[in-house]
Amino acid sequence: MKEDKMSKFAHITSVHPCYNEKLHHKVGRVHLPVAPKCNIACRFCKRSIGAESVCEDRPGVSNHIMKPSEVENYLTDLLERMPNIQVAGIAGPGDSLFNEETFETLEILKEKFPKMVRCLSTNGLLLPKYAERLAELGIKTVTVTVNAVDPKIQAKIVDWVYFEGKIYRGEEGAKLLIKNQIEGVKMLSERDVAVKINTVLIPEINGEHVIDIAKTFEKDAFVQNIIPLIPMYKMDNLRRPTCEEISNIRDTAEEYVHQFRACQQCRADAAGLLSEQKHLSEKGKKLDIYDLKHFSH
Ligand SMILES: C[S@@+](CC[C@H](N)C(=O)[O-])C[C@H]1O[C@@H](n2cnc3c(N)ncnc32)[C@H](O)[C@@H]1O
Ligand code: SF4
Ligand code: SF4
Repeated sequence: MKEDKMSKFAHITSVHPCYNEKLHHKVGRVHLPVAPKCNIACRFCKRSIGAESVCEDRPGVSNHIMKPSEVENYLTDLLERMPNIQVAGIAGPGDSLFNEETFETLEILKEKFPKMVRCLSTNGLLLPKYAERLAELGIKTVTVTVNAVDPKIQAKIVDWVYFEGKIYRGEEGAKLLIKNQIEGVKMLSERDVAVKINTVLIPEINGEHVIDIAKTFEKDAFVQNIIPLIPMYKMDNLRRPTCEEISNIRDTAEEYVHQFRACQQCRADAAGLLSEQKHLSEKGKKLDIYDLKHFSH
């Protein structure tokens, strides 16, 4: 099964550095930080925007929120300086699908930069609503973060879920999130979109459960990316997994889903080769920061 998927998605592994570690020194990617709001509250996630974020190298961090109208000039300028960039993705800093700006940006990319591989990452809550639209927009790769498939465990990771005008807390919210993640990933897979499952390994909470996640997505995910918890925010008292723990869990999960082992846990405004560490703020680029009151938490 894994080998079948490898040949099915050869067009992705030949160009995307996050699906092929061998491309880290050759093909660059850029994250466009156009999506500030989030519709769920992960206990480990703290978004940081602006000057205070300059030295932080982790997901959820961006020097600016970019407007879709700024994307064309930004990318044109960036590609002149970094012609190796072939992948443009939206990784928040909030949830891509919860921000209309994501879709505006994908339209701009499709029209103005048609050769660029377009991708995004999401918690998956809105995937059943948008999977079809993403496929129509020519999205070939989507990352879905799934940290548990058991509502009891998920409820320890996510405080609340905002869906169709209502807030759901605890196991009720967790159940809804998991249901939509599973359904959404299946819909993407049926549309030949290569799905990467991101799983944050939190040893005390989902350490023994990560294999169940791999089993759940054996059929519909192309690859799984198990990443270590960066202890912070409401999980700053928990420990980061050891390299040995991560490696052992990846080896076991590999039985079910191919494992990506070289994630750099990039910022929402990262740009360049994965073997470099660069982001917007290093380019002296000035973009407008707009209304950060949109942030949910
Ligand atoms: C900031 S999110 C943005 C995209 C989308 N909202 C999502 O969750 O996939 C990007 C990735 O960073 C991960 N992340 C955020 N905070 C983290 C932390 N403290 N430790 C490890 N991973 C973290 C998320 O789980 C997700 O896989
Ligand atoms: S879904 Fe993504 S952006 Fe939202 S709280 Fe969780 S990690 Fe942060
Ligand atoms: S965060 Fe990981 S998967 Fe995303 S661009 Fe960086 S290396 Fe690739």
